[in-house]
Amino acid sequence: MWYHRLSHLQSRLQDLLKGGVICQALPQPTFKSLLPLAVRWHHTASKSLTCAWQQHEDHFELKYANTVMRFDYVWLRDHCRSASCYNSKTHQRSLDTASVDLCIKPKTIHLDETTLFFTWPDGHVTKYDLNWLVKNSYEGQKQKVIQPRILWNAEIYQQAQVPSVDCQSFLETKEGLKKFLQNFLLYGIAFVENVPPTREHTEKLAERISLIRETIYGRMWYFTSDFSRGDTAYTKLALDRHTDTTYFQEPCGIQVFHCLKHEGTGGRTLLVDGFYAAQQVLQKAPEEFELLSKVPLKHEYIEDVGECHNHMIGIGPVLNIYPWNKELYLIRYNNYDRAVINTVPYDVVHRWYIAHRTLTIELRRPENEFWVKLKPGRVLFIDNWRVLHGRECFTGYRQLCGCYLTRDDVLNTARLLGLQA
Ligand SMILES: C[N+](C)(C)CCCC[C@H](N)C(=O)O
Ligand SMILES: O=C(O)CCC(=O)C(=O)O
Ligand SMILES: [Fe+2]
Repeated sequence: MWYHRLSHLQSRLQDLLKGGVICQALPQPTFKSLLPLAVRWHHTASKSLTCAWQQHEDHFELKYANTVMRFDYVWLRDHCRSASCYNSKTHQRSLDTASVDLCIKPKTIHLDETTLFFTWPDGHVTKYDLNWLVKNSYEGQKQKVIQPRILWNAEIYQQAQVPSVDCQSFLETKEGLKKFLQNFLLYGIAFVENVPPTREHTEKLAERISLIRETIYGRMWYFTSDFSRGDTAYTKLALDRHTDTTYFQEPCGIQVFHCLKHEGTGGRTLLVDGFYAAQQVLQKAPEEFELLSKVPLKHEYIEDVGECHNHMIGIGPVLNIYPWNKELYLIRYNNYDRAVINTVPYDVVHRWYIAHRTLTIELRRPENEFWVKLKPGRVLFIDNWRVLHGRECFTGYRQLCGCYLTRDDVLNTARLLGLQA
């Protein structure tokens, strides 16, 4: 009985997935093809800018600018930019999408120069500029990356001779800030030079590009190897490459490091481009890359030291990719903080360990390691969603200050300066 009900539910679900909402079929799709627009609309336009469109029973097909696009009719109604549907001042939708008939189809479609007009059954007219459609279609978007990057190993990074930005130019000029952000977005790391070695100045730099993300470690943190917290960062031990705060549901976007003092030996910082390593895995073993992007993992931080009592858990795969273009946007890699794996059965676990090993081998290749000694006055910004950091063990007194930044707000600043982010 129970089984019967379950399979009944499953078949209902399958019906829904197939398109359980039954729409009335149009007798025949109407096909209209137009003469090359190039003649009419731009003498500089190439001959390839011809437009052809076809009204299918359940979607609209458009060929324009070498792109074949397919649009759902509800989508076309939903994205209407008319004054009653869209507030162009605030860029917000006024239309209640739930009021759109899921079986909606345009009554008429026509093209005038570069604008398509859809007249809906209730008489409402939606206008679309052809270039807007190309830019905003799935097919157009799929060919684009959300964020352009230059993946690097030590040699690539050093050869690129990425310039550091001077503190004053960073704080006081748009050009300095833009140059810094451009490099930061491309490489996932960037330096600011000649910064007075104080907590306050480090904070000022951070606030120039983002909002400081206050965490269980505080707003600005300031640490020595004093064992004040229940984490190996607060010791003199070496730390293998990792990303931070993997045990947050959303790991911190950016990490800022400023070494204010070091009287002793060792303590160099290790940087590894996690996306470069992941790219190698994708090329060598695509099915392992896929597994690393699918298996959800827990990371955990349990602390019970002095006044500090914390228990954080973050869940997500090692590699996080956008499903529509497979672009990698976040790597969550910290073998110290990885918690018990209990989200997948044993056979998947074994395949996951193999994939994790492949990635680890790439991350550990000496040619992928970029080592720097942090010095007072030189502030390092690390994209904690992409670049792994580690440190060599050290002796003596070492003071490190810094903070985390919210990633959204760094990208916000970058976009306002005209950068693609
Ligand atoms: C000291 N500081 C606040 C920078 C980081 C401490 C966090 C260390 C932790 N194991 C992690 O990787 O998230
Ligand atoms: O001490 C260092 O250089 C970095 C330690 C570390 O990994 C961290 O604070 O996140
Ligand atoms: Fe760390």
